[in-house]
Amino acid sequence: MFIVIEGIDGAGKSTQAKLLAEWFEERGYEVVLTKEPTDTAFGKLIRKLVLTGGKEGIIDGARISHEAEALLFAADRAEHVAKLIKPSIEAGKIVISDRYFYSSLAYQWARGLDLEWLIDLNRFAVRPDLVILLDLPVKESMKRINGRSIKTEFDRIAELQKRVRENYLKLAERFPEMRIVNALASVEDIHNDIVALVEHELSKK
Ligand SMILES: Nc1ncnc2c1ncn2[C@@H]1O[C@H](COP(=O)(O)OP(=O)(O)OP(=O)(O)O)[C@@H](O)[C@H]1O
Ligand SMILES: Cc1cn([C@H]2C[C@H](O)[C@@H](COP(=O)(O)O)O2)c(=O)[nH]c1=O
Repeated sequence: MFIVIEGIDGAGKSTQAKLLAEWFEERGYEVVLTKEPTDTAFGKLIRKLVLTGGKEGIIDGARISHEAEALLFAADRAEHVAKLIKPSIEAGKIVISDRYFYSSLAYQWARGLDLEWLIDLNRFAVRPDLVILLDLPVKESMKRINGRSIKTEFDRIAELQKRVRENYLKLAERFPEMRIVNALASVEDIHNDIVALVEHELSKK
């Protein structure tokens, strides 16, 4: 089974991915807990060229294009799918990924790229059985990640996150594997909501 956790920055994805992995392990399943961007060479390149704080997106003094960003995320994902996700699913393991191609659709669309182009670019990516969308108002996510961003970037980031949140909610109408979970609740209540969705999915297997 392949499960993805999605949501805006600070929505609680890594917290819930870890709890879900433990839930499966306690029940005897072999679990692969992974994330995007990955820790491979492509992931490191993304962190260096796209996600680096004050010098965000700079190569030789010029910001890289949003198309180049989308292609880097897709290249990282292609390696992720081929080397880890597909082999693990085929070996009967539970794969839990903190972010996947839905992040590219929500974020790179929010940066002005064409949604259909992004969907085509990511068509190689095997579809998960279940995508948990942790939905959280931006005000709350900003509180949770406040310490991480420098003050001058704060408003710009909040504006982007608002567009990303709206995009995720639109994507949930288009992709039937996406399920919305209220991420304003306590860590424990969110975990219980996710487990209910997972148990429903397991009952179909
Ligand atoms: N339900 C919750 N209520 C309050 N705080 C939470 C909740 N879930 C997570 N947090 C806290 O919010 C912060 C962000 O959580 P976490 O790292 O899990 O989010 P994330 O979605 O993985 O973030 P990012 O996308 O930026 O990596 C952490 O300090 C975490 O302890
Ligand atoms: C996979 C993916 C990620 N992003 C963005 C979303 C976040 O702002 C960062 C990753 O940060 P995290 O703390 O490691 O979650 O990257 C993106 O824009 N497009 C993508 O495909």
